[in-house]
Amino acid sequence: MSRLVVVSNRVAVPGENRAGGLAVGLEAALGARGGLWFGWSGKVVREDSGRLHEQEAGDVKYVTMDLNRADHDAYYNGFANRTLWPLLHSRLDLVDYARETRAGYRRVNMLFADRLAPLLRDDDVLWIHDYHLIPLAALLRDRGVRCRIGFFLHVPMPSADLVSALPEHGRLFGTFFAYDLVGFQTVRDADRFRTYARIFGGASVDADGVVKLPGGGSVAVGAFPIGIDAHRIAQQSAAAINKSAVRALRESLSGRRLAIGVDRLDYSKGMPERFRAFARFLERHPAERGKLTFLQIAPVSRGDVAEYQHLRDQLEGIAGHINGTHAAPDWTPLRYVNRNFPHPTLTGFYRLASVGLVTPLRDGMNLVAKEYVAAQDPDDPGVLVLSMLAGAAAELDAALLVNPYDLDGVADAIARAAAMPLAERRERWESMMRPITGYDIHAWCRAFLGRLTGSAG
Ligand SMILES: O=P(O)(O)OC[C@H]1O[C@H](O[C@H]2O[C@H](CO)[C@@H](O)[C@H](O)[C@H]2O)[C@H](O)[C@@H](O)[C@@H]1O
Ligand SMILES: O=c1ccn([C@@H]2O[C@H](COP(=O)(O)OP(=O)(O)O)[C@@H](O)[C@H]2O)c(=O)[nH]1
Repeated sequence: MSRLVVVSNRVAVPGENRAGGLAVGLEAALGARGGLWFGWSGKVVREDSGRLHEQEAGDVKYVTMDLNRADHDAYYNGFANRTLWPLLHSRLDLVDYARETRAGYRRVNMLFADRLAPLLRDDDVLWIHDYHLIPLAALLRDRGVRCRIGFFLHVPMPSADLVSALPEHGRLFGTFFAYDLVGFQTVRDADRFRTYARIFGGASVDADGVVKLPGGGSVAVGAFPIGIDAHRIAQQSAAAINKSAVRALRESLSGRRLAIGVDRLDYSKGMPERFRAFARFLERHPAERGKLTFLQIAPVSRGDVAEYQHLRDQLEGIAGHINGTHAAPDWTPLRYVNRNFPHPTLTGFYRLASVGLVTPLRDGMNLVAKEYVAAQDPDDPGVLVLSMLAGAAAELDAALLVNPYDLDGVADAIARAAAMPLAERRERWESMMRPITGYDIHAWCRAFLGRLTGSAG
């Protein structure tokens, strides 16, 4: 079997515990197969960017690269997270059009290519991840790299019209055509990419959905919805009930039911709208006051970026207002916690919650939705309230699907979830578990790599 080389900005180096679905997913996939994982070290240094660090754990070798402040600001805080992230999440109002950050993004991608190329062999299979590294295959090809190269976009692919709002979009999005395979979270994302390739790349699309480029050459395109390690999460959540943090949470509820939200503090996750929808639930269903406590876990993310700082301020204001308005001397309706929790603890929290609230305004997949379901007690499962604008909604259509902008709709879904009879809860849970266990993180990895290498997978 060829060596697998995975490249992503975020690397889950052993011992690191940081929220984010990409790292969680790749950790499970690489851990099972072994290989090399290359990416940013997570360190911002004073000296020049580019110093490499190596370590090994099990069959995985980690090679990570430091970035200095200027590069990190332009590439990660700048073009990746202030230009591409809002663009790809359909937030044109938040897109930063600065040219300097674009140059920094290209500079860092070139540095990735310079450092990675000498480590590669012709028979490697190279799998590059996410919007931070779109041009990397083209830059590696310039450096003589000949192995198969695939790319997976973890975030949504917006419509061609939306992409065209990015100045010189063709220079960046045209570099997708250097890959052998480009994968997306949903069929609709893949179709939007094909449409972009036809309109702006002059490409045609054959009956198998392969993009045929005008100058010859082709790019295979497919939908590969990322999964979770469902079996592990089910085991962890059953065991987590004995963890002190989980026991403490259960005792603190004094017999009340729990609704839970778990998200990086990111404007794509729809937390202000979710908080308001919870308040609307208390107003529209007054008999429910005091019976359901909402715990929102929201670890700070991309805290150097102004839009994320603004969101944090905004959420503190809304949370304070909701508790000021609705709390009773013996009940706080909303608990808002800016802390990152290790996975085993989170799975115990999920299992305690009768309602899982996953209401992003736009999300590539949303692994929390799948984790919440996998962590439930099969004999007494909770109910997932899920945004129809999350990639996960394509598979989890037995959730209570909501429009996250429709506060009354979300409020009523919370009420329905909290009151749902056991038989319906079980039926919905079993239906959601079928895709979650049938197409888990290992199947995702096999499906993508099977297509990339032309094997059955
Ligand atoms: O690396 P960070 O800047 O700290 O951000 C964390 C990750 O956020 C995004 O995750 C996406 O990937 C998930 C797994 O496929 C998916 O479920 C979710 O919908 C996406 O938002 C980002 O795309 C990653 O690159 C980041 O590492
Ligand atoms: O305190 C936390 C909060 C979140 N997560 C994990 O971070 C990932 C978030 O992935 P998701 O796809 O939902 O969204 P992303 O953050 O990647 O946009 C999930 O595996 C969560 O369990 C975590 O480990 N600790």
